Amino acid sequence: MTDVLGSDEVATALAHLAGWSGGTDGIERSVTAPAFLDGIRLVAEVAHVAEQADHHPDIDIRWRTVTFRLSTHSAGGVTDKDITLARQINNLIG
Ligand SMILES: C[C@H](O)[C@H](O)[C@H]1CNC2=NC(N)=NC(=O)C2=N1
Repeated sequence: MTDVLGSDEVATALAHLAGWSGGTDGIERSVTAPAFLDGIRLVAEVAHVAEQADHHPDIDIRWRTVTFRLSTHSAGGVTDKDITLARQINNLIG
């Protein structure tokens, strides 16, 4: 069982995660790709990383803008798993 992070811990993690916002309920980042299919490609790349981690973001696709939302459902909040996946998503966004 992974421990949920408190508000100070989430805030500290967000300070080191470019583009992400949120709080103890969840964190999110939106990215606008150059074109719709670029956004879809990013979603596919994130899907592979998520599957490997067995940790899956909620994903919202609106034309070129993709929003990733992360929380750990089983823990009822944000955990280190979310912070790690957010970092991996940032690496894919570049
Ligand atoms: C059994 C498996 O580890 C769980 O169902 C995983 C799958 N992906 C998950 N993803 C997220 N975001 N939260 C979870 O609690 C979660 N649980």
